[in-house]
Amino acid sequence: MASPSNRKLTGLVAATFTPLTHQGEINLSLIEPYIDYLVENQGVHKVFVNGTTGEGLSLSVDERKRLAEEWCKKGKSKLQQVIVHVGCLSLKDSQELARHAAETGADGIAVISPSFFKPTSADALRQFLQEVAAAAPQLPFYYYHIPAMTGLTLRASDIVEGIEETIPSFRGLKFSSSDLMDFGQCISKCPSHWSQLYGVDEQLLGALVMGASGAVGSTFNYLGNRVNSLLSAFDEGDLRQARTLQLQIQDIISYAVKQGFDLAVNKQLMCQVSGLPLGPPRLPLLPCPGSKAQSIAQRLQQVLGKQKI
Ligand SMILES: CC(=O)N[C@H](C=O)[C@@H](O)[C@H](O)[C@H](O)CO
Ligand SMILES: CC(=O)C(=O)O
Repeated sequence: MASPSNRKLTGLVAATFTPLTHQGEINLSLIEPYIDYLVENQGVHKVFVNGTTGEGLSLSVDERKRLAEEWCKKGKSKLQQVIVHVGCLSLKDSQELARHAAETGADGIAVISPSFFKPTSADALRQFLQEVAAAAPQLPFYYYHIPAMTGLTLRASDIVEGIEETIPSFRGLKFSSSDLMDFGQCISKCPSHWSQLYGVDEQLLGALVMGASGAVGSTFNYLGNRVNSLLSAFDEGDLRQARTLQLQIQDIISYAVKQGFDLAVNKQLMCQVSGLPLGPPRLPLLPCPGSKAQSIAQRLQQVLGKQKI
């Protein structure tokens, strides 16, 4: 991983799952094979760790540090960028994780809004983000907007407005909401050197049309190649092909949603497709029955056809 400051984060970024043992402990021994799988089988070279998909908010600060260290260490020669999510309910914990990410050699940090005591104004959230960013001022800083999980009613475009005045390391946002008008407003209000990363995989194409510079998502763990093809088709101006690929992805996700698609199902699906024993999710999430993930994996195979997934 080269000097992070001047490398804009673009393209495909997989939000990784956290490998756990059946006893519920983090399983660091799987990180390296996981990286190999992403690079060799999915064409994924950038990761976003300890986020929603990684159950970051369900992990202890110590576990998050050990995971960040392992991803950075094993990814050093194999991945292009490792972004570490350091958002917590406690500002102090977030600052500790931000400092640790800098020491560990992460390529950037991202922060979600606290969601128990929620900020009541864009300014309150900006102040929180500023204090976290100040703990690792040399690292590119991304705001992670995911209102369905945080319960936040603030608009991302209001949050990022003028944010570089107080956070000089601010480099963009990861936007996980279907509100494309708010996303469009982020793009029109933000400098072009910022990354506008979209996080609703089922409608990525809409966000690309709006001006997204990349995507961070959970499904890229097993749909990486297909989404890379979508990004290339879009870049080449082949909208028909980009749409065909997006509709395939929608078919798979909507089938999964009908089966009750949650993090547990998603993680089990990844185990099934990759063969990596990533283990169960952590409580309060309950493990998903293998049969459910198997039926989604079959649908995925059908839709993707014989092409390598
Ligand atoms: C709530 C959640 O985990 N969102 C992910 C990223 O933000 C997405 O990658 C979704 O998992 C994906 O779009 C499937 O709905
Ligand atoms: C999708 C994403 O960014 C996450 O799981 O955190």
